[in-house]
Amino acid sequence: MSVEFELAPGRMVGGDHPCFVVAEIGQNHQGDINIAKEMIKKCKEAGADAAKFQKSELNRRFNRAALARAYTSPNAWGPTYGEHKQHLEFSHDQYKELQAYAKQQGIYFFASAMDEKAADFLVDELDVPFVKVASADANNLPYLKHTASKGKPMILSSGMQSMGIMERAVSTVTQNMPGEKRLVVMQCTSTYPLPPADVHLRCINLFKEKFPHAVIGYSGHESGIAISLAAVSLGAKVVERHVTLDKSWKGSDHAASLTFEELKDLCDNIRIVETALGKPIKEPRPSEQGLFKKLGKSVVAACAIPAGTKLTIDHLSVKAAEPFGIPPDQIYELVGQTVTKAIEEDATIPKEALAA
Ligand SMILES: CC(=O)N[C@H](C=O)[C@@H](O)[C@H](O)[C@H](O)COP(=O)(O)O
Ligand SMILES: C=C(OP(=O)(O)O)C(=O)O
Repeated sequence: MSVEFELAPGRMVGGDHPCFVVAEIGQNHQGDINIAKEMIKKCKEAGADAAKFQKSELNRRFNRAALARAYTSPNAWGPTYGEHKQHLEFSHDQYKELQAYAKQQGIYFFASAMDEKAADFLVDELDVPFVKVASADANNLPYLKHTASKGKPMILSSGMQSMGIMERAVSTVTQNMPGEKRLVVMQCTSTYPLPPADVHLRCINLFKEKFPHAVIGYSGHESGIAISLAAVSLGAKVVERHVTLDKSWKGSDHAASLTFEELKDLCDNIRIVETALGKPIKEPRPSEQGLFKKLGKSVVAACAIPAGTKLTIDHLSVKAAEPFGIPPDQIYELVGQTVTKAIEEDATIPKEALAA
């Protein structure tokens, strides 16, 4: 049985538990708390398990020069990167309001902690059920130690990182997390939008092999839902996708996000794929019985067979027959047996016509 643990109160992940779907609102709320709330509501309606944000304490996350850097992108909300990021950053009180709103909507609420101070706020003040480590922090060893030591389950993303770095990140987290090691490792490529050739879903299998004590997931930045569904069929037990109210809005992530209709489609189809994965046991299924009776084949008489005939292979043929008879995989066992009554050419060989 693969690893499983309680990611959030009442919600197990891994093993045979349903894939945990994270709707990443991120900064697609445009800095407007009402848009953020509308998005949380829509995440719930679409069937996602959690609504996610990105929490930064900007002076901790960026140095002064990075904050002062001119940001001339059409996606900029201010002349410098710091002012741009400040516009998209909710205050602690706003976070509390959003958390309460999510609780009221009945959806888990969490955020990626973009720096140590953000992790302190999310865990120590908001008491989020688990913490997400964004790709840019997967090689940030002091941050990983600090965050893991809080003892919350963690989701660790892997964009922009090598396997060697991910091995270090996982061992840092597991060494510093007290108690049960509750860790999800996400395959991720940090390209927006992500071309299929850069997705590398096979890393899901690699992570399963290298991190047998972690649950493996997928954080996607591609267009559409096909690749995320394929990730689930390869064993991703947590899937995270950005969501937007409008792909054409200003902002770096909208174009690579799912609309809420697409999110619903993803959630619905994940459940279908999970059901379809079934068990690695090959046997006829009860639902196949009708077709099997209609088109499944039986042993019939290749010619008229008089009573007392000792059967050779030349007496026998295989057809879809009425009534249903002896399955053709048993045809060679009939050779050498004697029929106790005459059988017409083309008729099903009746079991009771064979001598014991
Ligand atoms: C790697 C990482 O953190 N990526 C995040 C999560 O996917 C993104 O949402 C970035 O915050 C976003 O693309 C940044 O855009 P800008 O620089 O315009 O604020
Ligand atoms: C950047 C993030 O996610 P990822 O690295 O998984 O794309 C995030 O969660 O803030």
